[in-house]
Amino acid sequence: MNYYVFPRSEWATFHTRNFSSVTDAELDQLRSLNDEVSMQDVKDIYSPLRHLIHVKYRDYQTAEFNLSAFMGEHDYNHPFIIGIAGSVAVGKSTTARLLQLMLSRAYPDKRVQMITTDGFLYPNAELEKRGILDRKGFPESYNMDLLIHFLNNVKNNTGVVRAPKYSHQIYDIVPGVEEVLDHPDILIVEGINVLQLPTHEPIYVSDYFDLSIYVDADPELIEQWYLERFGMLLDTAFTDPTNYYYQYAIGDRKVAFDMARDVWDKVNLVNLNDYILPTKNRADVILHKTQNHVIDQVSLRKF
Ligand SMILES: Nc1ncnc2c1ncn2[C@@H]1O[C@H](COP(=O)(O)OP(=O)(O)O)[C@@H](O)[C@H]1O
Ligand SMILES: CC(C)(COP(=O)(O)O)[C@@H](O)C(=O)NCCC(=O)O
Repeated sequence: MNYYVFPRSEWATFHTRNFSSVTDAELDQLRSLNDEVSMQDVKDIYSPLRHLIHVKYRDYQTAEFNLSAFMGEHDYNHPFIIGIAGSVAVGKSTTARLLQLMLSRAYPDKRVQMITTDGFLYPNAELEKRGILDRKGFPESYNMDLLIHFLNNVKNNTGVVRAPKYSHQIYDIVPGVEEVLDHPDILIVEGINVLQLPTHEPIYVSDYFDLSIYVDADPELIEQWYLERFGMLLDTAFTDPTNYYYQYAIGDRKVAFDMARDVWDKVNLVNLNDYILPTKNRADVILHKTQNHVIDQVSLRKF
């Protein structure tokens, strides 16, 4: 009820009016840096989305300036934060990387950085201690308090901010490695939990967002993408005994895929239905994907 819903053909016309389209040279560069995404999607979907972000970013800067003037202060430089939510394996990080690239191109003098909330998962040892190793990705598997404090520090622009780093290869937090954010002007925060309501904390993660995007698709398609990504993980894992999937990679492929299907059914699909999908209608923009990740519809929140 509270969304404008645009078919792809209509959404695709929205950038041409007052913002230049991506050039062929720019497309070539994007293609080499993010070859998963179809260039037709860049033209039809992501260009208008970049334009929308431009409009929102401009409004945000004006509002920040006006509020500072009201308080008689000069410090109005807080980063603009974009949240990207959706299922495991729906393509959040691919979308986030593409937007980071496009926004860096649009604003060469701005720092556009990106972070994934995977880094705020408790390490496996802690999940095991809590008896929730099979609940990785569910709300209780994240250190939400740390995530909120992290966002608060970034938003207040207090200095260099650090976050733990997660690796799909070792299936755990990487010991001793940190993500470093250094005064971003625009920050993209990507993760399955970014639009969830808190269980204990008085503040939502989304309180820090100036724009939120939900990547949506039929769960059967997402399962297919999850299994394709799993196949790619296996292909790289068999040369690396430290890889979490090494034993699966050197073993029978059917056994490995049966295991992955089981994890999808019992963990990621349950998480999608119970905790991720219910957050869809809190997003400002919903990108709906069909076969081969093609976006067929974009919804824009009215109010
Ligand atoms: N636009 C796209 N076109 C083609 N493949 C994509 C696209 N977006 C994501 N993928 C593929 O789908 C899988 C899941 O994407 P990923 O970005 O890792 O998802 P998430 O961050 O939501 O878990 C990956 O194998 C990725 O290469
Ligand atoms: C680390 C994750 C919770 C987050 O997923 P992402 O959005 O990065 O794909 C997920 O990839 C995961 O590990 N889920 C637990 C079940 C599993 O797929 O092994």
